[in-house]
Amino acid sequence: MDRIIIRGGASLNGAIPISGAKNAALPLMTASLLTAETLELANVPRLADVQLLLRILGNHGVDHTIVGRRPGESAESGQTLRLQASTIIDTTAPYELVSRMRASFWVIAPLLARFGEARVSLPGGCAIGTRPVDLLIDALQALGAEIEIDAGYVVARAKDGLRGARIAFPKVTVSGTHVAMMAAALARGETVIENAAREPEIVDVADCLNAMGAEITGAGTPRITIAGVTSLHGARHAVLPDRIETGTYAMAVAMAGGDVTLENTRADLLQSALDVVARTGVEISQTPSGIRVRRQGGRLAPVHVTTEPFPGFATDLQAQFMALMTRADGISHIRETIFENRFMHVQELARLGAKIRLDGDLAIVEGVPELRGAPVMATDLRASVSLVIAALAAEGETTINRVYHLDRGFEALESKLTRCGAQVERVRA
Ligand SMILES: CC(=O)N[C@H]1[C@@H](OP(=O)(O)OP(=O)(O)OC[C@H]2O[C@@H](n3ccc(=O)[nH]c3=O)[C@H](O)[C@@H]2O)O[C@H](CO)[C@@H](O)[C@@H]1O
Ligand SMILES: C=C(OP(=O)(O)O)C(=O)O
Repeated sequence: MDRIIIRGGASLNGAIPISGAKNAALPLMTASLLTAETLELANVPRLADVQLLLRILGNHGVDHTIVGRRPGESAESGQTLRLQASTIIDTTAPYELVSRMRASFWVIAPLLARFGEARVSLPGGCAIGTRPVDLLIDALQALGAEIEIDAGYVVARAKDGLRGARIAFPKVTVSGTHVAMMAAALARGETVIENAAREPEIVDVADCLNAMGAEITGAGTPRITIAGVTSLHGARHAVLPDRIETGTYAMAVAMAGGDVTLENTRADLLQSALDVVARTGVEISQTPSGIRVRRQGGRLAPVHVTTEPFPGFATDLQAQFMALMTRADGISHIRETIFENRFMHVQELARLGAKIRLDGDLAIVEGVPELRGAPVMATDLRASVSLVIAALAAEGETTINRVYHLDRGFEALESKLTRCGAQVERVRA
């Protein structure tokens, strides 16, 4: 297994291009199952999760081509995928593939909506909690699907098609909202989703579905209305910038110090996180080419945060912010309200000298003046990158093992950081 070795201490200076959002690219790719025509997606990040979803879609019979790099495009500028689901050979999504990634479960919605049946293994994904799919099943049942669980598979049928319904989620769920929106796009009649997730990735998927002929209004608000249509057509859509990658690099610069412009991204996608980083004493400003993050010495101020659904502080940035707070001048409280087991990075950060105490969903971080490099182990995607952030400011060398987690969600991490002056090296197994 590959390892990443980081020599801490260098500040970061220059520019980092931000990739397309993993968490939009994945549901957008599953939306290709909703039409027999070609869906062309631009700005798709080169990630292990994207490759895995291509395999899952291929298993259903979806053809894909990767459009060659255009003149002037760098290896970091994302790829364009053409997906065509004209002939579906299998509506089963097998355990071997789906168990490796949460979002792959979402193929259940387009398969059911277009073909009236789907058999999809219960999902996997980052080990950050139990991550049930009960609300997704409830939503599909509300739309008229018959569902049974058989040997670890969710078997869904709607032989006469789905019909519009009112779906009121008891808690905000990104997966539930994606699934309900995709299924309702091809249902008969109107669907109203109440307490919908408002994440930018939901808006991106709704925009793409509308470009394909769907009639969706209200995405980005807690109430989404979908007037079902009988079929969807091909479209071209560019994946929105990755707000989690943006926030991660903002925190990396805050940790290491320096002056970096994050390019091809938008502050409005992560305003609450940028506000929190600014409160630590880091300068954040918008420039014509992106978001400039600047820190010139001095200790960071401690800031308390609580993770919340969008537009609140994202759970996917919690580990990275905790890494940052390990070097703050005082105590910060970090409360995780979305996932019940998303503190796996705590024990690894402790190996670098961090002082963190856990009390239920609360992490109490006592900032220390210095971290020291050590061997550590990546446990999930965002936990892994929190170790990268800590290592950038640690004395000496940190070796991060199990970096396949990082490859799920961070495109060209080593080259983006080394170009800005960090000493990061991948040792291939
Ligand atoms: C691929 C992708 O986009 N993943 C993101 C998505 O995950 P994901 O879509 O899985 O997260 P959800 O928003 O659905 O989950 C939120 C909460 O609802 C619970 N829940 C969810 C569904 C369900 O049927 N029952 C249930 O109880 C979950 O366990 C969790 O506690 O949103 C999360 C919250 O912003 C992010 O951390 C993930 O990076
Ligand atoms: C938790 C994440 O991914 P997934 O939902 O695919 O496990 C993530 O992107 O941080």
